[in-house]
Amino acid sequence: MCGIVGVVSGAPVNQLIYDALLLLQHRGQDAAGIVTQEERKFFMHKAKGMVRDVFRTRNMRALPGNSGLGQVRYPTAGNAFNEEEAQPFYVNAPFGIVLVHNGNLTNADVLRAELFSTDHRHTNTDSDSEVLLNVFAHELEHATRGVALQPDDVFKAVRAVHRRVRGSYAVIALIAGHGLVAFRDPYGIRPLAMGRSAEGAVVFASESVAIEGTGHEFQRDVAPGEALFVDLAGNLSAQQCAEKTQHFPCVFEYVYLARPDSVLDGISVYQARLNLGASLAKRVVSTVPPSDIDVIIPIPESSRPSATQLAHLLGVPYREGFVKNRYVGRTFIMPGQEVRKKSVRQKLNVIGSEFKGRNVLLVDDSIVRGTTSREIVQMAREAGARKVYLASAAPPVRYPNVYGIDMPTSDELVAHSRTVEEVRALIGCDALIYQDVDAMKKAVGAGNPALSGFDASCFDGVYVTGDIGPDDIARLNAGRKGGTEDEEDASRLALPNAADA
Ligand SMILES: O=P(O)(O)OC[C@H]1O[C@H](OP(=O)(O)OP(=O)(O)O)[C@H](O)[C@@H]1O
Ligand SMILES: NC(=O)CC[C@H](N)C(=O)O
Ligand SMILES: [Mg+2]
Repeated sequence: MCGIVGVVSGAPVNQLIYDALLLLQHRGQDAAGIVTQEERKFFMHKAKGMVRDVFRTRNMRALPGNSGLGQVRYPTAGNAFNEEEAQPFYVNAPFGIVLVHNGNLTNADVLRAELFSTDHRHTNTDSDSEVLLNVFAHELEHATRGVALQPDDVFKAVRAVHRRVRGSYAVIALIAGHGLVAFRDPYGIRPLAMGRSAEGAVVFASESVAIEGTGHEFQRDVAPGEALFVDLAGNLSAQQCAEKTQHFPCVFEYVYLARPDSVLDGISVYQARLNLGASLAKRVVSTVPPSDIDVIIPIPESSRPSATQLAHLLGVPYREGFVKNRYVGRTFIMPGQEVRKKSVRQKLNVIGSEFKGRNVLLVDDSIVRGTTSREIVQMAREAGARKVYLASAAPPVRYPNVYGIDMPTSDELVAHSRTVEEVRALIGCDALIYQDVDAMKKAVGAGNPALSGFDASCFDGVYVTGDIGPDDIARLNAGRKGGTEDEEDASRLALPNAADA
């Protein structure tokens, strides 16, 4: 998941896009970029780093114009360390197009070869988003064939994109001198919503928090397969561009990725996390009697809503036992296992008095590689806890993700091929309680019964696009150049087999 934003306004948009990217920073910490358009000319600045570091005053001054795009990147394809893969991407024909993408294409290799051999287009990075832009550009060229661009041509191009591209994609593109198009894959895996300001500006963003937090009114989500085109005067047209759609948003957005103050596809992220806490409460009482728990402590930040609800329903005091250093980013979305591991200790510190001589139930939203939980359980013991129980508001993460979350291999997942008891022993806690998959889907889905279901592939191994097998997963992983090889080796060494535990 990355964070994307796009806007067409009657006033300069550079500050607005910057503010929206700050509100989406939790979706990508590796690189950031903004492009604006003035008199058919694009102005772009992008670099590795967090939003505040990438954009200095001089960069902001060099982004004039009333329409533009922005992106914060969390790499899931190509090379995490390559600045060239920061977004937006640009092509000069037809018209001049810039594009931002959240998601992950599963047939980028095939498309890259087709682009070269059949479409005669050059891509210069390993990014799947550059491939997506070139497919869209090729199809738009084909749809317009030298005549003035109409919204219908844009929709025709998006229809062709749906036919050629596989995987997950929420996209916003700006076509020079014409307008902005936003579209979502036919399964609606990654989120995308639209809002408006009182002055008539139209904004699209990954999460509602970036729409409302920049002074716009949330209007609606972009439907799966749908494309919306806004011309530079702010006129909007919309069309369903996919032959068949089903709505399977990524359940991990609600578990961890999105901000709790966002509403995605009609579901409040905060409410979903409260519901997950309520359903986790049932699992906890069947494993550990509440009378044996002195205190419930969340692992900051994302587990807080679930932990408060769990404590409330169990009638056990909820206390803050870990203080988060607010200047360290989210560890899960950092590239490379060594840096993630070090960051947990840098990021969280214990309040010793909350642990000393107590039986504590620690709550996290999810346990993925086990980096956080292994450190945290140890820290709780070092602080004098008598018993350390651990509950996860999500089920065991057992399968790789191919739709825009950086979990490319099963080996790195602590729960892959391990029983709950084996994971417990590895993490070193006295009891380990997981949510179950159906309960998770029910808890999150309660907010919108109209959905077809969820992409919960990392929990249940079901890939909603129906075209992903073990060979595809191996191929996609081979194409990743995420951390350094040393970091990857270190991550394997840090995770002994169950037999060694
Ligand atoms: O098992 P792991 O591989 O460690 O991954 C899971 C952990 O990573 C995330 O926290 P993160 O620090 O990224 O963000 P947060 O502050 O939003 O909780 C998540 O909330 C879990 O705590
Ligand atoms: N997390 C994402 O959405 C990543 C977008 C794109 N696949 C990239 O790696 O840049
Ligand atoms: Mg966390």
